Amino acid sequence: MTATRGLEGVVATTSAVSSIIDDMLTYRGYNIDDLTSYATFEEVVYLLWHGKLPNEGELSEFTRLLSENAELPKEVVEHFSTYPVEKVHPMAALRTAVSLLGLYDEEADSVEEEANYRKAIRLQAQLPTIVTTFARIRKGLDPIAPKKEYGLAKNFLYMLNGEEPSDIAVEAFNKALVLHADHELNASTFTGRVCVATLSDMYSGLTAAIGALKGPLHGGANEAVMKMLSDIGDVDRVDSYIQAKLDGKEKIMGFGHRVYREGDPRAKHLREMSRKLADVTGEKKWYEMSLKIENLVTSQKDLPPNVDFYSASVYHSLKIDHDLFTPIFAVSRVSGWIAHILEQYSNNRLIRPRAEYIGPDKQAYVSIEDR
Ligand SMILES: CC(=O)SCCNC(=O)CCNC(=O)[C@H](O)C(C)(C)COP(=O)(O)OP(=O)(O)OC[C@H]1O[C@@H](n2cnc3c(N)ncnc32)[C@H](O)[C@@H]1OP(=O)(O)O
Ligand SMILES: O=C([O-])CC(=O)C(=O)O
Repeated sequence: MTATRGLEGVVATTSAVSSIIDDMLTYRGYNIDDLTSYATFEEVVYLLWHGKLPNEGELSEFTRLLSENAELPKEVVEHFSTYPVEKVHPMAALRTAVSLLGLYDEEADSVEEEANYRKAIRLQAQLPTIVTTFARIRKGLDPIAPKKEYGLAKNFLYMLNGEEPSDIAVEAFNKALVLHADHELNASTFTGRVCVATLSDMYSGLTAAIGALKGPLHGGANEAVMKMLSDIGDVDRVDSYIQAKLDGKEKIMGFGHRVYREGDPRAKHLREMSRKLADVTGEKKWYEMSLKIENLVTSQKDLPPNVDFYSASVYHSLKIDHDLFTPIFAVSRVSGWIAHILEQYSNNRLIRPRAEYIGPDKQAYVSIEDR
């Protein structure tokens, strides 16, 4: 038995949810370039869960279900007030709240197909409310209830800030949600699938997935990119800062990918959105710094930007707190996690690989007084 470090190149399951072939990303066979240009996030969630795009009636029923299920049990909201909010990262709050939600769902432990679909709707609807509610409570502000007539992207920004967002903000946020929705067998999705393959419940699978997304080598990279941009602070400082990192063989956050070789096809959409928002806000330095970093890193190393790189300046331009960037990733990715969890249940087999043992051998037991 020989181990493959980080399971690189190992094909661990079949899946019909999304594919990455020759650097092209598709959801259920639809190129993300088309979905990003034309689809709402709700259409994409429906596509991921049902395997087909909804017609008008199906979409309006689906949207109605999502907006009717967005409210949180009052116990979950009250729980936020008990957190040491100034120390709690919103990703930890989200992970805890999703686990807590399971305590108040009578269907939590059922793995029956229809109950799982009802939970899927509730969870997709409630994650945006968790993130925006926590974001307000930690600032001493009252939570804002979602508006039934708003789509998910608009509602998120509305619940966060309490004012109607601009059309360009909604467009940018919707595109970001579409682009983050699914990504084959990434670390958090794999984690969620491993968990439910024991026939554990959906809340456990999603709590595990959120934990995996939180790390800076995965979803946590978007916040780390913003920290890097803030540390650099000015376009003139990009060269010296990045060069020092490259010379010191340090990682540049938002670059590189386990699967893509030529580049992440999502990055160009976020780059363009970052440029547009910079024009609208007039605060161009975040986009300009990002562009300069990209040029420098790609000219010196064969490392194109990934999805996390330009999402940072996009969310910053939307005036979103930096530690909410990764929770926003989860608000979108929960759609993909659920699609994979449902697929796992529908054709389940326990996931249990082997380890190549490299520890000591043939040890003689020594009694405690002789050690
Ligand atoms: C949504 C997402 O999860 S997208 C990924 C988000 N994560 C990041 O942006 C963090 C920065 N990037 C990385 O750490 C990596 O590129 C990962 C984690 C995404 C992929 O990692 P792996 O496939 O395991 O590649 P690994 O870390 O082994 O890197 C291979 C080589 O490229 C280098 N490299 C990879 N990424 C970077 C980077 N961002 N900056 C500088 N060098 C890098 C490594 O140092 C290594 O070089 P070496 O062979 O000379 O030692
Ligand atoms: O696929 C991966 O390894 C990480 C990634 O880009 C994602 O989850 O969107």
